[in-house]
Amino acid sequence: MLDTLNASSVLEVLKPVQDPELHKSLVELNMIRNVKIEDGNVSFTLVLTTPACPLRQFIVEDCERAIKTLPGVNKIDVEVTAETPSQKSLPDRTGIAGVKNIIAVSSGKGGVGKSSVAVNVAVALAQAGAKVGLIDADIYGPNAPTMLGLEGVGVTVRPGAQGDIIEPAFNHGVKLVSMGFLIDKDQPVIWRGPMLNGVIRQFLYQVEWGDLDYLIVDMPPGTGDAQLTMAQAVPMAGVVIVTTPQTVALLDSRRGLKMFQQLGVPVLGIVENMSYFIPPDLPDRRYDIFGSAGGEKTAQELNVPLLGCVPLEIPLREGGDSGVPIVAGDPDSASAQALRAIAQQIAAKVSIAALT
Ligand SMILES: Nc1ncnc2c1ncn2[C@@H]1O[C@H](COP(=O)(O)OP(=O)(O)OP(=O)(O)O)[C@@H](O)[C@H]1O
Repeated sequence: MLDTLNASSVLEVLKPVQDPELHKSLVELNMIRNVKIEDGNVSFTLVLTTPACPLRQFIVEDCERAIKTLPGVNKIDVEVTAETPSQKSLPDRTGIAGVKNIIAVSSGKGGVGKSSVAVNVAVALAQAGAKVGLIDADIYGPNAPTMLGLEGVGVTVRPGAQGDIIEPAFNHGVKLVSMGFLIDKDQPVIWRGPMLNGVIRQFLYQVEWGDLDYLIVDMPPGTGDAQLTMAQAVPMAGVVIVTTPQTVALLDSRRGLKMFQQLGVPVLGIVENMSYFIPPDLPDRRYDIFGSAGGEKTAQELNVPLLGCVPLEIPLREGGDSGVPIVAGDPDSASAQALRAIAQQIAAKVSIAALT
């Protein structure tokens, strides 16, 4: 049978080709579809489990290599698409209709770059072709609107059958709602806390999110009420913990991580931000401003993956201030590359968890 070129021989030679992360046959996972043969030209659709698949090229090449073992192959055309699976549902928590995966970004301590990571991961996933929403639930520093170029834009609220419906703001491919749209900047922080639980629920269930592959939630720092509300209200695909290599930040992030583990929220991994600094005018120098390898050590100790390390770079801060996230404004910079790879890691881990 393998000495002729037809749709079934193509499927047959593709059977041993595995998804490198799920360790299962692409054919058995129904990731190979629409196989067509015309005058020795083989075409098919490869349906990945996330548009941000880090191993996309690798999988395509594996398929091409397998198909070339058949006789009479002239050309191979692979159309790559993706269908992101939905996270597993939990009996005691209500998901959001149309939203496949909710991912929290958290940190034990403020100022470690949690919002910068959340915003850039959201934009990187959107750039890869995913449908992405972002909830900025950080009452103390709701800076996602500024970082996404949406400061002063606000949201539209209209009456719906079951209360008000918020239409999210949109920029860089990401739908956004933020505490910053609702609170007065001069309002003392102490008054914001009590609003928080109600607002988080509103942001989850009363926003016109539409269909989303990923809803990223930029959490307030620490391990307070907001984290509890979130973790208990919705089923979460997982949480990403942002830290710096510094010991204090590490201790705090450990506490945060334990809390999520106790609440049954999978910890997808740790992002080490501000890992090192390479002066633009002295590219051979590297300064470990906040110490080194802290994220790696914590990840090992706590037995969770290190998703990546983001260097300190001036354009990352400037991009945040000017509303053009670094993955959009300077995609080739070291920090943008690290953030894109982190987004891919997150997407891959979420898909694996949904499918296994
Ligand atoms: N890798 C980096 N390189 C340069 N600047 C960075 C980096 N990460 C974050 N920053 C800057 O540090 C500041 C704090 O970052 P960010 O607001 O993302 O932190 P946060 O943890 O969300 O803080 P908060 O707790 O106040 O919400 C911002 O001005 C941001 O632009």
